[in-house]
Amino acid sequence: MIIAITGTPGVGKTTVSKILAGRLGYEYVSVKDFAVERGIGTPVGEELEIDVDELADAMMREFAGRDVVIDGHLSHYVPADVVIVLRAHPKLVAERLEARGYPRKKLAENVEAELIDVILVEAIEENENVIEVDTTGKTPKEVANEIIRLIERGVKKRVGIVDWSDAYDEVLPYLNLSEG
Ligand SMILES: Nc1ncnc2c1ncn2[C@@H]1O[C@H](COP(=O)(O)OP(=O)(O)OP(=O)(O)O)[C@@H](O)[C@H]1O
Repeated sequence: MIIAITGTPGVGKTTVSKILAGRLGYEYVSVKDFAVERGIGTPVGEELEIDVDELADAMMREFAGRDVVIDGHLSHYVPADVVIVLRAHPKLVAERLEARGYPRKKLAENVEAELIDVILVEAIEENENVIEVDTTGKTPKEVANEIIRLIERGVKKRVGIVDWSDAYDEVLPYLNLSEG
């Protein structure tokens, strides 16, 4: 089974994916490492611009029929058996990205993306089987356990479980509104 773990940077994909892979005995794959190793993607500044179709093809050639957890904010472009969209309160995302020293503009873009469900919408457009999991106030282990329970119960789709519209005022200082 291929499980894709996606979400805004800072929601905890890597932490949860590694725990999940360990618990299930699945291989762990990072989209970024995979793309770098296979020469998929073009460096643009400090970022790697990845062609998502090329990524999906290469990943399916390599992982079809295998048990793998694919970690990355582009993993929902891979035709996985299930896509898990991790969510976290936008303030948490802001604090984590700030602690990582993200530049102001990049921080604002990602906080806004979490606020308005960008990755969730993309994932739903790409895959029938999308499960949203709110990580807010939970430990990474609890999140991994929740994912395992949902998969074991045969849940295929669960979306619309968070609404960050009330968080808008709280994260306003992080947003780049003046540059719009
Ligand atoms: N419930 C939780 N689930 C996941 N991570 C959590 C949780 N609570 C706290 N954290 C912490 O949040 C941080 C998330 O970092 P992580 O690198 O896993 O995020 P990411 O989504 O993979 O980011 P990126 O896309 O930039 O790689 C870690 O320091 C982790 O310990």
